[in-house]
Amino acid sequence: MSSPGFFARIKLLNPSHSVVKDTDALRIGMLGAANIGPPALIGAAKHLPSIIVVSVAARDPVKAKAYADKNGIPNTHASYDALIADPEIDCIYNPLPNGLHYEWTRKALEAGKHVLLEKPATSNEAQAKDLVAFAQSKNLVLLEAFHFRFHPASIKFRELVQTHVASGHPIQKVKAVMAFPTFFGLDDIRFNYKLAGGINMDAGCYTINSIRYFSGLEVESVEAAKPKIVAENIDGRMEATLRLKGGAEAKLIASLTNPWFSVKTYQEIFPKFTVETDDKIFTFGVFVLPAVYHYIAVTDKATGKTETLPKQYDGGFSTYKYQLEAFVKAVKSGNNKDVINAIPGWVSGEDTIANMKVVDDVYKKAGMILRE
Ligand SMILES: NC(=O)C1=CN([C@@H]2O[C@H](COP(=O)(O)OP(=O)(O)OC[C@H]3O[C@@H](n4cnc5c(N)ncnc54)[C@H](OP(=O)(O)O)[C@@H]3O)[C@@H](O)[C@H]2O)C=CC1
Ligand SMILES: O=C1OC[C@@H](O)[C@H](O)[C@H]1O
Repeated sequence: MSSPGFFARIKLLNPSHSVVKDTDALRIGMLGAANIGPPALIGAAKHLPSIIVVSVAARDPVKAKAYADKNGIPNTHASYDALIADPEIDCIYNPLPNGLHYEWTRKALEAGKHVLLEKPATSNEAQAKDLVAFAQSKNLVLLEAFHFRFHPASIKFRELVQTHVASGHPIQKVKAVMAFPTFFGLDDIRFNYKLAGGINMDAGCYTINSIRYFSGLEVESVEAAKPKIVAENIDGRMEATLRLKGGAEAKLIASLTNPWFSVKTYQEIFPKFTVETDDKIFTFGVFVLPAVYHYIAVTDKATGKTETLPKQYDGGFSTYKYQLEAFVKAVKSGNNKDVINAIPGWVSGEDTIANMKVVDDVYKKAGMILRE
């Protein structure tokens, strides 16, 4: 398949035209006129014949209508409740602020809808356990949107690391960095404690998930956690050290408050993931947004030589397109575990719970209160 260039890949995030839809395409509705909706759902669905974004609900119906018109969504609902209750809708996309993930996902599951749920799944581990068990009891698909995992570059990187580990080179160190300058004001949902904000929830949940996913190792304990407090109970930057099962050390840096005028800010500006064994260092540059740009490199520690792998853009599609494709496959399978377990990158319920546990443990170690 051809590999489109940078601008073509950006265009593919939300193409102007949609493919022709299947007659039995899934019908999905959106809770909230969210900023992330166009790339994460609306644009992704335009590539897929098997799913149609049929409606959006917002707290203000006028806002919902304007969002629907702008994004080519045929219907709106007057409230989140009305959207969830609509029998013509099969699944729900929940991109509400973190603190509303649990409540509205539970309501959607109660109504028998499958849910694609934005990260982090819930405010804390206890809520995640309840939600996952509830989805399982209803035989419904619940997918936490760790979109980066579904991209061919992520799949390749994980395979590369795991193959090397399996050949007798256990992981010694891991590091995940997702540290941006101050893109959002302190009035953003990301810094609102009542909405379960905090950087450990936002970029932090990605770093934790990537550590667990690429290493294939669960977290034994959180050894240290250093927050930069930017508002009451709100971390704007978090650095943490984790001990993984088997003894490897993992470090994470998550930030959305790096100063614009600082060299360090630009050293950290591209998300970066590294894995070190006795003999090699594996690097995955821009691991969170590999469709925009990425690089995968392997350095031999003895010789210092670095080999860079060919780019893995495939058709140039976004992480969100691959994620939505996986979600549709899971729903269409009737939540069949054999089908789901064979989907590369799939985020299982157990995975979601384990991730929220580490998020909680980082807050505890940092001496901060959990999100509610
Ligand atoms: N997968 C990814 O790449 C990304 C994921 N995210 C995740 O998606 C979620 C939403 O992020 P983003 O789109 O940036 O958020 P927005 O600021 O766009 O907010 C999303 C929606 O939340 C609704 N909302 C409901 N109650 C409140 C409230 N009390 N205060 C503010 N908003 C409220 C609004 O809905 P209404 O329209 O009804 O008013 C708004 O449209 C987060 O969980 C975030 O972590 C965010 C960015 C990237
Ligand atoms: O992908 C992302 O990057 C920036 C974050 O603030 C956002 O919530 C996250 O999902």
